[in-house]
Amino acid sequence: MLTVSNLTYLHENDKGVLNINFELKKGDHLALIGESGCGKSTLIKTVYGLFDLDKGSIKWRKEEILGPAYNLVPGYKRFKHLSQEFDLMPFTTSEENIQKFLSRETPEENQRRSDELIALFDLDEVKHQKVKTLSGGQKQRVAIAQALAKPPELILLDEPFSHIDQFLKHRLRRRLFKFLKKEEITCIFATHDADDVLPFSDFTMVLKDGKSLDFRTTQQVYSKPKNEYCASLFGDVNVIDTCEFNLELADDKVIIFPHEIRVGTTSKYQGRVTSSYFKGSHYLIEIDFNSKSIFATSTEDFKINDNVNFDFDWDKIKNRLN
Ligand SMILES: Nc1ncnc2c1ncn2[C@@H]1O[C@H](COP(=O)(O)OP(=O)(O)OP(=O)(O)O)[C@@H](O)[C@H]1O
Repeated sequence: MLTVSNLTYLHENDKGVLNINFELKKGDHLALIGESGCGKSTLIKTVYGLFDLDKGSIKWRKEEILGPAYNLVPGYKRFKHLSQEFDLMPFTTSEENIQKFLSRETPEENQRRSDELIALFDLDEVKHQKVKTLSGGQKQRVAIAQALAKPPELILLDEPFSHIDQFLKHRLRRRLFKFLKKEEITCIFATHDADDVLPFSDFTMVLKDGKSLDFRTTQQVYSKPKNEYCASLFGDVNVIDTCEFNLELADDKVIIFPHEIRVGTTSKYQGRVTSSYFKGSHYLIEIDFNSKSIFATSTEDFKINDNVNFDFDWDKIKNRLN
């Protein structure tokens, strides 16, 4: 349905996105991840039709998405773009902001849709409040609800939860992505948060310096990371030299997650604890081994300079890599 081919768009300073290719079907969710400035927002805006491409094409079904040179009002009509700036009407209420974009056949249907979105995003308490008086997180929720008032075929969300506190965020993102799946709305979202990516995206694209380093299913991108940069977007990782540990693997280096390292008294290798971070359900410990850092998870807390034994959990690692 969405076909992006060889898309290149560069800003005046020659930064932007280069040679991007991907396809999505109706209802697919794609997460865009990568370090700050890698091109996530530029890609989102370009797909929406806010920029004229330097090269390549974007097609929704068979229709070509064209930039401002071809459209009086930039932005493709069947898409919705939720920018980091929200674009709400400040002097009207939350409810009016949502209702302005409704397009149901009867006033009753419009009211039902508006009530559904207000409930979905926990906006009941502020529905009669003017937008200019809302907090950043409340504005962001109104903006998401507004974007869904008239269901778009594709929604482009640029860091949709950046202003929302952790407490609400978990609940809201579960509801949002469930709602998008139910309505079969295709979604592309940019995020810095691995917790947005893993449970809620079918596909993930890793961007660096405007280029796509990986575009596969989210499970594949996580399980078989192309390199340290791709893996580290999901958390701390170890790049292990296979020779140093006499590991019989085809590659010189292998990426191993901290939870794939077992810590215990009888384990094979010994190192020294240099840091221990409390993570709630476990500790993340940093081990000095031959002057290199190894990250491992442990249910037991360690003190700095404690000796610690560790080994690789080959069952887990092979299971992931196979
Ligand atoms: N309007 C613009 N004019 C010139 N350069 C721009 C413009 N917008 C973005 N850039 C540059 O293009 C590159 C990509 O920016 P972009 O905003 O797409 O990155 P991003 O991955 O969304 O970053 P972040 O995660 O910090 O939001 C950056 O180097 C940025 O400075």
